[in-house]
Amino acid sequence: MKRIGVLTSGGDAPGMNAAIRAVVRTGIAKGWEVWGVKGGYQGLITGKILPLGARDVGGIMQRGGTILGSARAPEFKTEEGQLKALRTLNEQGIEALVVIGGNGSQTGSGALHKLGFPVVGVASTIDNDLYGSETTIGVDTALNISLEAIDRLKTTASSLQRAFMLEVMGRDCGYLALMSAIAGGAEACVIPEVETDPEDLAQRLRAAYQKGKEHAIVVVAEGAKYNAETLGQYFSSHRERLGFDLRVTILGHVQRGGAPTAYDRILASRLAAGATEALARGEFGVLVGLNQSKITTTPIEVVNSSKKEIDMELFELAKILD
Ligand SMILES: Nc1ncnc2c1ncn2[C@@H]1O[C@H](COP(=O)(O)OP(=O)(O)O)[C@@H](O)[C@H]1O
Ligand SMILES: O=P(O)(O)OC[C@H]1O[C@](O)(COP(=O)(O)O)[C@@H](O)[C@@H]1O
Ligand SMILES: [Mg+2]
Repeated sequence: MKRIGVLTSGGDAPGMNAAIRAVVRTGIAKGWEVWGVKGGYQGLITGKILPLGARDVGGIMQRGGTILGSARAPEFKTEEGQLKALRTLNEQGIEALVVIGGNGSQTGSGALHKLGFPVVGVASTIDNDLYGSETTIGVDTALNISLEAIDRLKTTASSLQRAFMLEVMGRDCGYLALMSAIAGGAEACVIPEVETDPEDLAQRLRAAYQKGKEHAIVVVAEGAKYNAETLGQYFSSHRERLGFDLRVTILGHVQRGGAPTAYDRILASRLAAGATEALARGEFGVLVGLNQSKITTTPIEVVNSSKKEIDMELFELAKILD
Protein backbone atom coordinates (compact mmCIF):
# COMPACT_ATOMS: atom_id res chain seq x y z
CA MET A 1 0.00 0.00 0.00
CA LYS A 2 1.36 3.45 -0.95
CA ARG A 3 -1.48 5.94 -0.71
CA ILE A 4 -4.68 6.05 1.36
CA GLY A 5 -7.52 8.58 1.58
CA VAL A 6 -9.55 9.86 4.53
CA LEU A 7 -12.87 11.71 4.68
CA THR A 8 -15.39 12.91 7.25
CA SER A 9 -19.08 12.55 6.39
CA GLY A 10 -22.57 13.39 7.67
CA GLY A 11 -23.11 15.51 10.77
CA ASP A 12 -19.83 16.76 12.19
CA ALA A 13 -18.93 15.35 15.58
CA PRO A 14 -16.45 16.82 18.09
CA GLY A 15 -13.38 14.60 17.87
CA MET A 16 -13.40 14.19 14.09
CA ASN A 17 -10.25 16.32 13.87
CA ALA A 18 -8.45 14.09 16.35
CA ALA A 19 -9.44 11.14 14.15
CA ILE A 20 -8.11 12.84 10.97
CA ARG A 21 -4.86 13.65 12.77
CA ALA A 22 -4.43 10.06 13.92
CA VAL A 23 -5.17 8.60 10.46
CA VAL A 24 -2.59 10.95 8.92
CA ARG A 25 0.12 10.38 11.50
CA THR A 26 -0.30 6.61 11.90
CA GLY A 27 -0.54 6.28 8.10
CA ILE A 28 2.69 8.25 7.60
CA ALA A 29 4.35 6.14 10.32
CA LYS A 30 3.53 3.08 8.18
CA GLY A 31 5.26 4.68 5.21
CA TRP A 32 2.07 5.65 3.33
CA GLU A 33 0.94 8.92 1.81
CA VAL A 34 -2.36 10.13 3.27
CA TRP A 35 -4.74 12.26 1.18
CA GLY A 36 -7.70 14.15 2.61
CA VAL A 37 -11.03 14.43 0.78
CA LYS A 38 -12.82 17.77 1.27
CA GLY A 39 -16.56 17.77 1.99
CA GLY A 40 -17.28 14.07 2.50
CA TYR A 41 -18.64 11.95 -0.35
CA GLN A 42 -19.51 15.12 -2.32
CA GLY A 43 -15.79 15.94 -2.47
CA LEU A 44 -15.08 12.44 -3.66
CA ILE A 45 -17.58 12.90 -6.48
CA THR A 46 -16.14 16.25 -7.57
CA GLY A 47 -12.46 15.33 -7.03
CA LYS A 48 -11.64 17.64 -4.09
CA ILE A 49 -8.68 15.82 -2.64
CA LEU A 50 -5.24 16.88 -1.40
CA PRO A 51 -2.18 15.36 0.25
CA LEU A 52 -1.86 15.83 4.02
CA GLY A 53 1.44 15.95 5.88
CA ALA A 54 2.03 15.45 9.60
CA ARG A 55 2.27 19.25 10.10
CA ASP A 56 -1.02 19.88 8.25
CA VAL A 57 -2.85 18.19 11.11
CA GLY A 58 -1.02 20.00 13.91
CA GLY A 59 -3.09 22.10 16.32
CA ILE A 60 -6.45 20.68 15.18
CA MET A 61 -7.22 18.16 17.90
CA GLN A 62 -8.73 20.73 20.24
CA ARG A 63 -11.03 22.15 17.55
CA GLY A 64 -14.65 21.10 17.03
CA GLY A 65 -16.04 20.36 13.56
CA THR A 66 -13.82 18.88 10.88
CA ILE A 67 -10.95 20.56 9.01
CA LEU A 68 -11.81 18.47 5.95
CA GLY A 69 -15.41 19.67 5.94
CA SER A 70 -18.39 17.35 5.74
CA ALA A 71 -21.60 17.09 3.74
CA ARG A 72 -24.93 15.45 3.33
CA ALA A 73 -24.34 14.16 -0.19
CA PRO A 74 -27.54 12.70 -1.69
CA GLU A 75 -25.82 12.08 -5.06
CA PHE A 76 -23.60 9.47 -3.43
CA LYS A 77 -26.68 7.36 -2.67
CA THR A 78 -27.01 6.70 -6.41
CA GLU A 79 -24.85 4.21 -8.29
CA GLU A 80 -23.86 6.98 -10.69
CA GLY A 81 -22.53 9.07 -7.79
CA GLN A 82 -20.67 6.11 -6.36
CA LEU A 83 -19.02 5.39 -9.72
CA LYS A 84 -17.93 9.05 -9.97
CA ALA A 85 -16.39 8.74 -6.51
CA LEU A 86 -14.63 5.56 -7.53
CA ARG A 87 -13.22 7.34 -10.59
CA THR A 88 -11.66 10.04 -8.38
CA LEU A 89 -10.10 7.41 -6.12
CA ASN A 90 -8.65 5.51 -9.09
CA GLU A 91 -7.43 8.65 -10.88
CA GLN A 92 -5.60 9.82 -7.75
CA GLY A 93 -4.06 6.43 -7.07
CA ILE A 94 -5.82 6.05 -3.71
CA GLU A 95 -5.66 2.38 -2.73
CA ALA A 96 -7.88 2.42 0.37
CA LEU A 97 -10.22 4.86 2.13
CA VAL A 98 -10.98 5.63 5.79
CA VAL A 99 -14.56 6.88 6.28
CA ILE A 100 -15.12 8.77 9.53
CA GLY A 101 -18.88 9.06 10.05
CA GLY A 102 -22.18 7.73 11.34
CA ASN A 103 -24.78 5.24 10.14
CA GLY A 104 -25.49 6.97 6.81
CA SER A 105 -21.79 7.33 6.04
CA GLN A 106 -21.14 3.67 6.82
CA THR A 107 -23.98 2.68 4.49
CA GLY A 108 -21.97 4.64 1.93
CA SER A 109 -18.74 2.85 2.82
CA GLY A 110 -20.63 -0.44 2.50
CA ALA A 111 -21.58 0.59 -1.05
CA LEU A 112 -17.92 1.30 -1.94
CA HIS A 113 -16.90 -2.02 -0.40
CA LYS A 114 -19.50 -3.82 -2.53
CA LEU A 115 -18.02 -2.16 -5.60
CA GLY A 116 -14.71 -3.78 -4.64
CA PHE A 117 -12.95 -0.74 -3.14
CA PRO A 118 -11.02 -1.27 0.13
CA VAL A 119 -12.68 0.80 2.89
CA VAL A 120 -12.54 0.95 6.66
CA GLY A 121 -15.09 2.92 8.72
CA VAL A 122 -14.49 4.86 11.94
CA ALA A 123 -17.55 5.18 14.23
CA SER A 124 -18.35 8.88 14.53
CA THR A 125 -21.70 10.50 15.32
CA ILE A 126 -23.14 12.36 18.30
CA ASP A 127 -26.32 10.25 18.04
CA ASN A 128 -24.76 6.93 19.18
CA ASP A 129 -27.09 5.10 16.78
CA LEU A 130 -24.39 3.12 14.98
CA TYR A 131 -24.21 -0.64 15.52
CA GLY A 132 -20.72 -2.05 16.08
CA SER A 133 -19.41 0.43 18.64
CA GLU A 134 -20.74 0.88 22.16
CA THR A 135 -20.04 4.56 21.88
CA THR A 136 -19.01 6.79 18.99
CA ILE A 137 -16.87 9.88 18.48
CA GLY A 138 -18.71 13.01 19.66
CA VAL A 139 -21.19 11.42 22.05
CA ASP A 140 -19.31 12.34 25.21
CA THR A 141 -18.90 15.98 24.18
CA ALA A 142 -22.56 16.22 23.12
CA LEU A 143 -23.63 14.78 26.48
CA ASN A 144 -21.53 17.31 28.34
CA ILE A 145 -23.17 20.10 26.34
CA SER A 146 -26.62 18.80 27.37
CA LEU A 147 -25.45 18.66 30.95
CA GLU A 148 -24.26 22.24 30.96
CA ALA A 149 -27.67 23.27 29.58
CA ILE A 150 -29.52 21.27 32.25
CA ASP A 151 -27.40 22.69 35.05
CA ARG A 152 -28.01 26.23 33.80
CA LEU A 153 -31.73 25.67 33.27
CA LYS A 154 -32.09 24.30 36.81
CA THR A 155 -30.87 27.55 38.35
CA THR A 156 -33.33 29.73 36.48
CA ALA A 157 -36.10 27.12 36.79
CA SER A 158 -35.90 26.98 40.57
CA SER A 159 -35.72 30.76 40.89
CA LEU A 160 -39.17 31.04 39.31
CA GLN A 161 -40.60 27.58 40.13
CA ARG A 162 -40.78 26.53 36.51
CA ALA A 163 -40.67 23.36 34.49
CA PHE A 164 -38.48 23.17 31.38
CA MET A 165 -38.73 20.95 28.36
CA LEU A 166 -35.18 20.63 27.01
CA GLU A 167 -35.00 19.12 23.54
CA VAL A 168 -31.74 17.43 22.60
CA MET A 169 -30.55 15.96 19.29
CA GLY A 170 -30.23 12.31 18.38
CA ARG A 171 -32.31 11.90 15.24
CA ASP A 172 -34.47 8.76 15.78
CA CYS A 173 -32.42 7.61 18.74
CA GLY A 174 -33.12 8.46 22.40
CA TYR A 175 -29.61 7.71 23.70
CA LEU A 176 -28.47 11.32 24.15
CA ALA A 177 -31.74 12.28 25.85
CA LEU A 178 -31.70 9.31 28.20
CA MET A 179 -28.08 9.69 29.26
CA SER A 180 -28.47 13.47 29.62
CA ALA A 181 -31.49 12.87 31.87
CA ILE A 182 -29.57 10.46 34.10
CA ALA A 183 -26.42 12.58 34.30
CA GLY A 184 -28.36 15.83 34.72
CA GLY A 185 -30.85 14.52 37.28
CA ALA A 186 -33.89 15.35 35.17
CA GLU A 187 -37.40 14.72 36.46
CA ALA A 188 -38.48 12.94 33.26
CA CYS A 189 -37.23 11.81 29.90
CA VAL A 190 -39.12 11.40 26.63
CA ILE A 191 -37.52 9.16 23.97
CA PRO A 192 -38.73 7.64 20.68
CA GLU A 193 -38.15 4.08 21.94
CA VAL A 194 -40.80 4.42 24.69
CA GLU A 195 -44.42 5.44 24.13
CA THR A 196 -45.15 8.54 26.21
CA ASP A 197 -48.65 9.59 27.20
CA PRO A 198 -48.63 13.37 27.78
CA GLU A 199 -51.14 12.87 30.59
CA ASP A 200 -48.74 10.50 32.39
CA LEU A 201 -46.01 13.05 31.95
CA ALA A 202 -48.27 15.74 33.44
CA GLN A 203 -48.89 13.42 36.37
CA ARG A 204 -45.13 12.98 36.93
CA LEU A 205 -44.57 16.73 36.89
CA ARG A 206 -47.46 17.31 39.25
CA ALA A 207 -46.03 14.68 41.59
CA ALA A 208 -42.64 16.45 41.47
CA TYR A 209 -44.37 19.72 42.39
CA GLN A 210 -46.29 18.07 45.22
CA LYS A 211 -43.05 16.51 46.53
CA GLY A 212 -41.87 20.08 46.99
CA LYS A 213 -39.52 20.34 44.03
CA GLU A 214 -38.78 23.88 42.96
CA HIS A 215 -38.28 22.96 39.34
CA ALA A 216 -38.83 20.14 36.89
CA ILE A 217 -36.61 19.36 33.91
CA VAL A 218 -37.87 17.08 31.16
CA VAL A 219 -35.29 15.99 28.59
CA VAL A 220 -37.01 15.31 25.27
CA ALA A 221 -35.36 13.56 22.33
CA GLU A 222 -35.91 15.39 19.04
CA GLY A 223 -37.16 12.16 17.45
CA ALA A 224 -39.84 11.44 20.08
CA LYS A 225 -43.47 11.33 18.93
CA TYR A 226 -44.21 14.38 21.07
CA ASN A 227 -41.26 16.76 20.80
CA ALA A 228 -40.56 19.60 23.22
CA GLU A 229 -42.60 22.11 21.27
CA THR A 230 -45.73 19.95 21.01
CA LEU A 231 -45.49 19.00 24.68
CA GLY A 232 -44.95 22.65 25.56
CA GLN A 233 -48.07 23.64 23.61
CA TYR A 234 -50.03 20.80 25.15
CA PHE A 235 -49.20 21.92 28.69
CA SER A 236 -49.02 25.67 28.27
CA SER A 237 -52.74 26.25 28.56
CA HIS A 238 -52.97 24.02 31.62
CA ARG A 239 -50.69 25.51 34.25
CA GLU A 240 -52.80 24.01 37.00
CA ARG A 241 -52.21 20.54 35.54
CA LEU A 242 -48.52 20.77 36.36
CA GLY A 243 -48.20 23.14 39.27
CA PHE A 244 -45.32 24.69 37.36
CA ASP A 245 -45.23 27.37 34.74
CA LEU A 246 -43.46 25.92 31.70
CA ARG A 247 -40.82 26.97 29.18
CA VAL A 248 -39.27 25.18 26.20
CA THR A 249 -35.58 25.19 25.24
CA ILE A 250 -34.32 23.55 22.06
CA LEU A 251 -30.59 22.94 22.15
CA GLY A 252 -30.28 22.54 18.36
CA HIS A 253 -26.85 22.62 16.75
CA VAL A 254 -25.22 23.94 19.93
CA GLN A 255 -25.24 20.21 20.75
CA ARG A 256 -22.53 19.51 18.15
CA GLY A 257 -20.34 22.58 18.53
CA GLY A 258 -17.15 23.34 20.38
CA ALA A 259 -14.06 21.57 21.61
CA PRO A 260 -14.09 17.80 22.11
CA THR A 261 -13.70 16.37 25.61
CA ALA A 262 -10.60 14.39 26.59
CA TYR A 263 -12.68 11.21 26.20
CA ASP A 264 -13.60 12.02 22.60
CA ARG A 265 -10.04 13.00 21.67
CA ILE A 266 -8.69 9.71 23.04
CA LEU A 267 -11.51 7.63 21.52
CA ALA A 268 -11.00 9.29 18.12
CA SER A 269 -7.23 8.77 18.25
CA ARG A 270 -7.64 5.08 19.16
CA LEU A 271 -10.33 4.32 16.60
CA ALA A 272 -8.44 6.07 13.80
CA ALA A 273 -5.21 4.25 14.69
CA GLY A 274 -7.29 1.04 14.67
CA ALA A 275 -8.42 1.91 11.13
CA THR A 276 -4.89 2.18 9.72
CA GLU A 277 -3.97 -1.03 11.58
CA ALA A 278 -6.90 -2.79 9.90
CA LEU A 279 -5.77 -1.47 6.49
CA ALA A 280 -2.22 -2.65 7.17
CA ARG A 281 -3.55 -6.14 7.97
CA GLY A 282 -5.51 -6.10 4.72
CA GLU A 283 -8.78 -6.21 6.69
CA PHE A 284 -11.24 -4.22 4.58
CA GLY A 285 -15.01 -3.66 4.68
CA VAL A 286 -15.14 -3.28 8.46
CA LEU A 287 -16.15 -0.66 11.01
CA VAL A 288 -13.63 0.12 13.73
CA GLY A 289 -15.41 0.61 17.06
CA LEU A 290 -15.01 0.39 20.82
CA ASN A 291 -16.49 -2.62 22.60
CA GLN A 292 -15.82 -3.56 26.22
CA SER A 293 -12.96 -1.02 26.22
CA LYS A 294 -11.23 -2.74 23.29
CA ILE A 295 -10.80 -1.56 19.70
CA THR A 296 -12.75 -3.99 17.53
CA THR A 297 -13.73 -4.50 13.90
CA THR A 298 -17.22 -5.49 12.72
CA PRO A 299 -18.06 -6.35 9.11
CA ILE A 300 -19.75 -3.36 7.51
CA GLU A 301 -22.67 -5.53 6.25
CA VAL A 302 -23.37 -6.56 9.86
CA VAL A 303 -23.19 -2.91 10.97
CA ASN A 304 -25.57 -1.77 8.26
CA SER A 305 -28.11 -4.55 8.77
CA SER A 306 -28.28 -4.30 12.58
CA LYS A 307 -29.92 -1.86 14.95
CA LYS A 308 -28.36 -0.59 18.15
CA GLU A 309 -30.91 -0.94 20.93
CA ILE A 310 -31.40 1.34 23.90
CA ASP A 311 -30.70 -0.29 27.27
CA MET A 312 -34.13 -0.26 28.91
CA GLU A 313 -32.59 -0.83 32.35
CA LEU A 314 -31.14 2.65 32.03
CA PHE A 315 -34.60 4.04 31.25
CA GLU A 316 -35.94 2.39 34.42
CA LEU A 317 -32.99 3.78 36.38
CA ALA A 318 -33.73 7.29 35.12
CA LYS A 319 -37.31 6.92 36.45
CA ILE A 320 -36.18 5.78 39.89
CA LEU A 321 -33.58 8.51 40.26
CA ASP A 322 -35.85 11.42 39.37
N1 LIG B 1 -28.09 4.39 1.57
C1 LIG B 1 -26.96 5.04 1.30
N2 LIG B 1 -26.17 4.65 0.26
C2 LIG B 1 -25.03 5.31 -0.01
N3 LIG B 1 -24.60 6.39 0.66
C3 LIG B 1 -25.35 6.82 1.70
C4 LIG B 1 -26.56 6.17 2.07
N4 LIG B 1 -27.08 6.82 3.14
C5 LIG B 1 -26.24 7.84 3.40
N5 LIG B 1 -25.20 7.84 2.55
C6 LIG B 1 -24.13 8.84 2.44
O1 LIG B 1 -23.62 9.18 3.71
C7 LIG B 1 -23.77 10.57 3.93
C8 LIG B 1 -23.91 10.87 5.37
O2 LIG B 1 -25.05 10.23 5.90
P1 LIG B 1 -25.94 10.93 7.03
O3 LIG B 1 -27.04 10.00 7.36
O4 LIG B 1 -26.29 12.30 6.56
O5 LIG B 1 -24.92 11.15 8.24
P2 LIG B 1 -24.25 10.13 9.29
O6 LIG B 1 -23.22 9.34 8.59
O7 LIG B 1 -23.63 11.06 10.28
O8 LIG B 1 -25.34 9.29 9.86
C9 LIG B 1 -24.99 10.94 3.07
O9 LIG B 1 -25.04 12.30 2.79
C10 LIG B 1 -24.73 10.11 1.83
O10 LIG B 1 -23.76 10.72 1.00
O1 LIG C 1 -27.14 19.19 10.82
P1 LIG C 1 -28.44 18.88 10.17
O2 LIG C 1 -28.29 18.51 8.74
O3 LIG C 1 -29.44 19.95 10.44
O4 LIG C 1 -29.00 17.55 10.84
C1 LIG C 1 -29.34 17.43 12.18
C2 LIG C 1 -29.08 16.03 12.60
O5 LIG C 1 -27.68 15.78 12.66
C3 LIG C 1 -27.33 15.21 13.90
O6 LIG C 1 -26.82 16.24 14.74
C4 LIG C 1 -26.25 14.18 13.73
O7 LIG C 1 -26.75 13.14 12.92
P2 LIG C 1 -25.83 12.28 12.00
O8 LIG C 1 -24.68 11.81 12.84
O9 LIG C 1 -26.72 11.17 11.50
O10 LIG C 1 -25.33 13.13 10.89
C5 LIG C 1 -28.65 14.67 14.48
O11 LIG C 1 -28.63 14.57 15.88
C6 LIG C 1 -29.63 15.68 13.96
O12 LIG C 1 -30.92 15.16 13.86
MG1 LIG D 1 -26.71 9.20 11.39
